Amino acid sequence: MFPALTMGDPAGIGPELTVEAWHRQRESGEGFIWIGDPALLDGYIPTRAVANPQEAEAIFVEALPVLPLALARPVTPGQPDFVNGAAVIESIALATKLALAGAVSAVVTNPISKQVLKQAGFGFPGHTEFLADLCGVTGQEVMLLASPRLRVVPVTVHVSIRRALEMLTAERIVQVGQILARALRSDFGIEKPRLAVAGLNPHAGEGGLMGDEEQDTIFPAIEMLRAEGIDAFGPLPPDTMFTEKARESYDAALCMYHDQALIPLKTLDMASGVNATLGLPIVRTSPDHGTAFDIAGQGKADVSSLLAALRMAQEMGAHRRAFGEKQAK
Ligand SMILES: NC(=O)c1ccc[n+]([C@@H]2O[C@H](COP(=O)([O-])OP(=O)(O)OC[C@H]3O[C@@H](n4cnc5c(N)ncnc54)[C@H](O)[C@@H]3O)[C@@H](O)[C@H]2O)c1
Ligand SMILES: N[C@H](C(=O)O)[C@H](O)COP(=O)(O)O
Repeated sequence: MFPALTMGDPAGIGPELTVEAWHRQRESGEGFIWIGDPALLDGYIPTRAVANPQEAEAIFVEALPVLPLALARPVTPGQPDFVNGAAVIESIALATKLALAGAVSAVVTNPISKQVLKQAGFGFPGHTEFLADLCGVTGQEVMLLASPRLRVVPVTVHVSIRRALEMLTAERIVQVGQILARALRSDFGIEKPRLAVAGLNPHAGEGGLMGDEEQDTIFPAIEMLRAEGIDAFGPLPPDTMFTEKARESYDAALCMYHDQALIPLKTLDMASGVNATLGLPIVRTSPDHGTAFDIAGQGKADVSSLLAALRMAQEMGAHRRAFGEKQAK
């Protein structure tokens, strides 16, 4: 069974990444079905509309299987148009519906623009929150960024730093830590996951000299996680917990805010990093980058992260099935 690849913002690099991914994956046999407007790919690769995902595997070598949608307006690469937002959203919704129905193995999403979708009336910060809503698990969604050398999870996500500090509670840290530990066991085959928990302040607060969040919020959360048998430790000084040596001591880093997690991940492994949404009843991955409007249509986009996302979706699915079978015994 193939994953469904969504269209993403049609003015971004998603279409050209899709073209390159089809060429690459034809050889490996790890195909996908694309949900988008075939006109975007006309002249680049052969496409074939299918009535349902089951038809995709038989034709993937000859043509990209497509569940067709129609864009409202023609597209100029690099020039996003919120009028096309409805089709972008529909592509995600249909992929999720098919994954929930077991008709596709996973949802892999091409990048969207949060700003453009906001203009189109989209009521969510991005895919992560939208997918949780579609799956009926709002509040359970956790954003993981994973690469061969590092896995990171921000406890607070698409909010301002000021708002992040207000949202940082021991309860939320515990909830995210529980979801992360569970996913590392079920979707990544890590039987006893080790979670390194970042401090918030410089030097992890230096014993309260530079802030008390570590003592009042983060350390109590670590204690609660450990009391449940989850191997969490910290709070660690954020500036030294991502060194090569430090990374050997843990399976994932639990960070306090978006960029505390994403800067080290994208600095280390932008080309092979993958964004995966934990806490969903379906597997969802995405490249770790955005729409790259500044290079769209110029043949400069690197397809590596999308290929890594397609690969990770299949790997996560295989681990989840094996974990479920083991649990059932
Ligand atoms: N998962 C997602 O859908 C996702 C992730 C991040 C950002 N975004 C959205 O993308 C839009 C642009 O965000 P941004 O500019 O902060 O980040 P970006 O990742 O789109 O671009 C940052 C820089 O990296 C380059 N870049 C990105 N991907 C590349 C690739 N595959 N190959 C070569 N170069 C690449 C871009 O050219 C740009 O210079 C925003 O609207 C944001 O909301 C979406
Ligand atoms: N925060 C991620 C990043 O910067 O790469 C990305 O924006 C996640 O967005 P989605 O929730 O749309 O996957």
